[in-house]
Amino acid sequence: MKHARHVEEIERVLEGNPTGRDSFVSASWRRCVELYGMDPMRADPAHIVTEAELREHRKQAEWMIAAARSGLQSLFRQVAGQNYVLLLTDAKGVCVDFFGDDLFTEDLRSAGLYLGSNWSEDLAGTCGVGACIITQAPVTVHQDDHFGNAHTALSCTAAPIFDSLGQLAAVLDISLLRSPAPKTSQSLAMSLVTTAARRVEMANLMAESPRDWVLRLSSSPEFLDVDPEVAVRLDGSGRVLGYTSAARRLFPEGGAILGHRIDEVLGVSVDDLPDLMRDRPTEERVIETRDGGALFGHAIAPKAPRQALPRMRSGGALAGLSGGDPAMARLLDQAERLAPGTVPLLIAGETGTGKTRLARAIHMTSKAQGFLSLDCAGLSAAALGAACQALAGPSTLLLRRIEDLAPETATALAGLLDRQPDLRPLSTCCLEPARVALPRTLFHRLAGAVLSVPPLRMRRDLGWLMERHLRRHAADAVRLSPSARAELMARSWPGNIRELEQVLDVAAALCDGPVIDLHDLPAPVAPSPLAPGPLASGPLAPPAAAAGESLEQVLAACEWNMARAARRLGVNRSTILRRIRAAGLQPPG
Ligand SMILES: Nc1ncnc2c1ncn2[C@@H]1O[C@H](COP(=O)(O)OP(=O)(O)OP(=O)(O)O)[C@@H](O)[C@H]1O
Repeated sequence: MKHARHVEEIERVLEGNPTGRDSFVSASWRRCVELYGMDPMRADPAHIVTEAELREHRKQAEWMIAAARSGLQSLFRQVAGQNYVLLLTDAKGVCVDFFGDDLFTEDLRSAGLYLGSNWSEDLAGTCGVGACIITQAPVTVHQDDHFGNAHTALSCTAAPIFDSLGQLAAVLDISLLRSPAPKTSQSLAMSLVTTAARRVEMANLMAESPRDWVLRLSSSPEFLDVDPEVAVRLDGSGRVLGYTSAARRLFPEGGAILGHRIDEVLGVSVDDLPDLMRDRPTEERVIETRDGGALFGHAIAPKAPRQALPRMRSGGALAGLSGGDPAMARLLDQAERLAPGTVPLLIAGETGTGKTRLARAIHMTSKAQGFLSLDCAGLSAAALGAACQALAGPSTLLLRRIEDLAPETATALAGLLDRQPDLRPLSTCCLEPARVALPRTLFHRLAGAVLSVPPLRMRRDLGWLMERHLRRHAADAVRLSPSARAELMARSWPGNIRELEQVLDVAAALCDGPVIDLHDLPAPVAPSPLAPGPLASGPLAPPAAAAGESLEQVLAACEWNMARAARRLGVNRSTILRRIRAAGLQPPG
């Protein structure tokens, strides 16, 4: 009787008469008859794939099963004892993971609620998983919403799980063998399954993103850090590399999300992310949305990549100069091999990169006993000769800033090196070696090999350098807050390690407690582009500075990005906003 009424209702739907069913159910019934040629009277057994096929489906979905497992376990614990069964299917509808009560194994198996069952709509008819795959949205297919007679006792609530590129990856289904008649009895199941699917997407995105910024968002400050609603993975320029499906609501409907900059849809850019880290007060982490609303943000900074590095053959002075930066590791390996010989070395690099420190470490690793360090600026031929007379036996002569050597001192130096063959010159320069204006005869007496020290902005061990400096130089175990650390990691450091040390020393002196916070950091200071000296030209020069530019020019150069403009002018964001208002400036277009 019940079956006959079900078949009649299907017929009415096929004739185009509404029967009060959800529209996705009616649409699915029509497909079952018109597209798949199914008969609702037939009670076809569940479709179970072969063991070999199941192995293949599980292999394909391995990463999703791993990401979903703990979410499924905790969901199953929540519904334990209420006869629910949980299925995780792949995007084709094949059940690849399963949680059910062992007491009902046989019942569940015969109802198709088991590993390997295929719940795609074209095989199983209207069902939770199948409808979820077609609509790509959470659905409840309750009792006689099901098309086939075999399933009309079941109630299935299913939610889609998307991968971080927005593709359907899996379906999470929670089903009951027997349920109360009203469909609304499944509202709790719907809420549980959508929450679990969101958490699986979140776990998957986080696992994929150790090298990128992740911005997590929530409409409630209380849940921001523990159970956010949305997450996006961003590259260094703020472009979206991945997202959880709830992020779609931030972007224009139907438009692409991947590759778009986050500041197109939210009042936040990649430069603001340090301000949104967990150590900042939640109520300050407010972000404006496109529609004038607000969300709370939690930014998670990228972790430094791990790389296989050349191994230093010995420890000592050289090994202590790097915390795992690959370019430094290669440089130190070369330095270690060259140190014991007598080849003169020219050490090139921007100011403050550690050329002098490297030269001293090379000397300490060499066989030379005597050591003399001279600044070339203002060095006379007479002073050079007098200083070197004091050296006896194999000695290192460190000539700092060789580009500043006066021509007559250069001539005297060439003669001196000929007369004192035990002297091994180590020279430093802030210019590209090819731009150093020295007589050719002297150049080749100084530059037997060139060692190039990388600028700090190119080094990957910046975090290590910061921590080591604080450990060694700051009192009372001072440490950086995560946002202060992220802010320093994002700076360009034109003054290199020297500038870094000074910033940390100032911050350590200014901070009140044991933690250096964002507001304790001195703003970056850059020399005027007009400042004299080798830095203003030459390929080793750091990026140009902002000195002398008007607020409007700086804003234009920073594409009206407040955080970047603030950093460039050495003030905070609120100062920039205040100045913009005071000057009546408006962003273009
Ligand atoms: N590898 C390093 N680890 C830690 N600190 C370093 C390292 N290299 C340099 N420093 C520190 O950075 C500061 C600048 O280093 P150094 O004087 O060697 O730079 P430089 O390149 O010779 O600078 P300049 O060319 O301006 O004379 C010093 O205080 C030094 O102790």
